[in-house]
Amino acid sequence: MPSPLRQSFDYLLPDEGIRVAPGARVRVPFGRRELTGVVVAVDHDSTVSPEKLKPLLALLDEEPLIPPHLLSLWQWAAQYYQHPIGEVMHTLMPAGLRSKGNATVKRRKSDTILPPLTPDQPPELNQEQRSAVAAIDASQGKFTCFLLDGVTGSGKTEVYLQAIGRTLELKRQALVLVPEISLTPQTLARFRQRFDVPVAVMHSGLTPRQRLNAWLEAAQGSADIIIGTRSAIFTPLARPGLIIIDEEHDNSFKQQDGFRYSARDLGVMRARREKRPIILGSATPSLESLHNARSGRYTHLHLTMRAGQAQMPRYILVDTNNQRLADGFSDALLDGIRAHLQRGNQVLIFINRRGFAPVLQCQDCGWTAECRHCDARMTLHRFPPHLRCHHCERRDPVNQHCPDCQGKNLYAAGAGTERCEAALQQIFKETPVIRVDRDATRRKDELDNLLTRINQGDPCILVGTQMLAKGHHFPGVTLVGVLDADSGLFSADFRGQEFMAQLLIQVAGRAGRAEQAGEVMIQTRHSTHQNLQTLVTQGYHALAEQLLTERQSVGMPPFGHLAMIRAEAIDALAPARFLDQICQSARQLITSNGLQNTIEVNGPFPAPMERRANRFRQQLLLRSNSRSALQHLLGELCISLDGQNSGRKVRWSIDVDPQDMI
Ligand SMILES: Nc1ncnc2c1ncn2[C@@H]1O[C@H](COP(=O)(O)OP(=O)(O)OP(=O)(O)O)[C@@H](O)[C@H]1O
Ligand SMILES: [Zn+2]
Repeated sequence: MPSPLRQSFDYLLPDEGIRVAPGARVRVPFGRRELTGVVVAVDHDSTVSPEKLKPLLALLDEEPLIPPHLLSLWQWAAQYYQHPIGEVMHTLMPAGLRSKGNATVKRRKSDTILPPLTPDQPPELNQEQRSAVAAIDASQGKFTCFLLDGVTGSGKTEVYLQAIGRTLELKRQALVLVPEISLTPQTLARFRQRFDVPVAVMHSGLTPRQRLNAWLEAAQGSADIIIGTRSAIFTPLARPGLIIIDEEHDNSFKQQDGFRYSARDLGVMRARREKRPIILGSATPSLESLHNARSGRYTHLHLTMRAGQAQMPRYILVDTNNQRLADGFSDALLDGIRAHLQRGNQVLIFINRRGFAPVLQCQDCGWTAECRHCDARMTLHRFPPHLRCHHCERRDPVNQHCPDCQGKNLYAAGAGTERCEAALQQIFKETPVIRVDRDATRRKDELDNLLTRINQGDPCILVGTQMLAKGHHFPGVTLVGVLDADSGLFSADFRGQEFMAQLLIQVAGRAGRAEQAGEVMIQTRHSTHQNLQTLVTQGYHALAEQLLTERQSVGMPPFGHLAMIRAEAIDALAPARFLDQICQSARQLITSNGLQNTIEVNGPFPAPMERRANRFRQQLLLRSNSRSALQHLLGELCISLDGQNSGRKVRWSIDVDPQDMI
């Protein structure tokens, strides 16, 4: 039932003769209302006394709408992520099926199923690709989790395609998950060009009707390939065959609010239940997946060379200490850009900050423009001029003078994408500068238009955020410039170093993907930083090994397991008060279960950004080397959390296996 309670509800079958299958929808009385629910089990016993049980009103599906494997996955996920099962089902079910809607596909003009394109010719695989495909082929029809660990541009997609080819021959379906920002027509085209089969697409931008159609096409088997973002992992498949999670390290596979599941982890769980292979692919695998591969739980497949004639790029660290930078650019980087453009190539400048400048400051008294609702600075934007908070989206007009000292010397400090774009256009007047960030791609087709323009191949400079850094294949780009690697080096998050390394390698991986060799210039004030050195001289895996050793010594994931309880309220003191109570309950439960040496409780402490969107935020961190002990505790804790009355003023949530600690 769509209810926040962590339970299922019992109803009587209207008459003994009716067969009701788990996974079917039913109409039931609920309080004074009538609601749609999903049958999770049919049983002869109930803890509710017979005279209190109410009968079902109607059976909506003859056949289960949710196949048994998937239903049990949904239930498992609700329990593991400590989210009420009814809300989980409500979230996962297409809107059209949440009430009485019929489970039939209705076609409209803008449909989600895409007709095949003119087929392309598959390239001949290299030796490493061939053995990867052969290993996956040998596992068709049974569960194996493959970690396809292939350097950028090594042709992982080609391995996916050939593995899918075999799945289709076996008349089974393939489910492909990609990170949110990579679900572009370019990505889709690669799948549609290869196979003459219907492809269904699932992402958050669909209308409810499109979503329902895609869901049913997958469920009924009329789509052979389903490509989607995170939530597509819950789509029923009539003939499950293969699951692929591309860029498995990507953060967008973890839902960050509400039902906080990891689509990657559930993908592995699902493949196991359905007895089918799953491929996790990445050039920069998460430490979790590397650990699983090292310990033999996953089969490790390696692609160590770039596909075709392409070579790995060369790294150059540009130390910007004691250098004067012009709008963020060193002379060395500008010379590099000039040289690559002169050879007729394209250049990509990566800067992970939107807007014109991150700080508007008064030169006289040091005042800076801050958000009234967050512990954060306002970002200066130029087009049109305004100040914007990137945490709560608040907008203010740009101050003409300092509100503190009335001084007129306000200046923009630091650089964002808009400033880089303007500066580069000023210096390289003849060359188009193309900015790709969330502001430049607000309209649906804008990103696709920009990508198409870039791939026409004329010399140009791309300036972009991580939107440009991942997954794209830009054959014309030979130089990647990273404007500032330092913010990632000193993050408060325990995963900060891992994220920094993944992002740098991914963005670097856009250089030199065709015949011409690539270069990567990284500006930093810390060129001797040990992790940065390891990364550029020995590569991602060497750094990952070091980070794993560090994680092991402090019992952090993937060796220890975490759960974060977050609380926020308008009242500054309420969240800590609330979490103090939770902390006490947790300690009592730990003692009564004899888990004193198994589970640690840390906090409550303020979130790294304590105030956001006018709410104060605190967090409590639970850590254990035993996943099952932690699970057990969380289950019991939830019951007491549900009963806390200060919970009404305070919004709280549990995040199992949190990805970021912010
Ligand atoms: N065996 C091959 N021979 C020639 N070209 C190939 C081969 N395999 C793949 N390619 C080509 O190499 C390019 C890079 O491949 P692809 O995009 O699949 O790499 P990737 O490993 O997915 O990269 P990334 O992780 O950086 O996104 C593509 O243009 C692809 O068509
Ligand atoms: Zn704000």
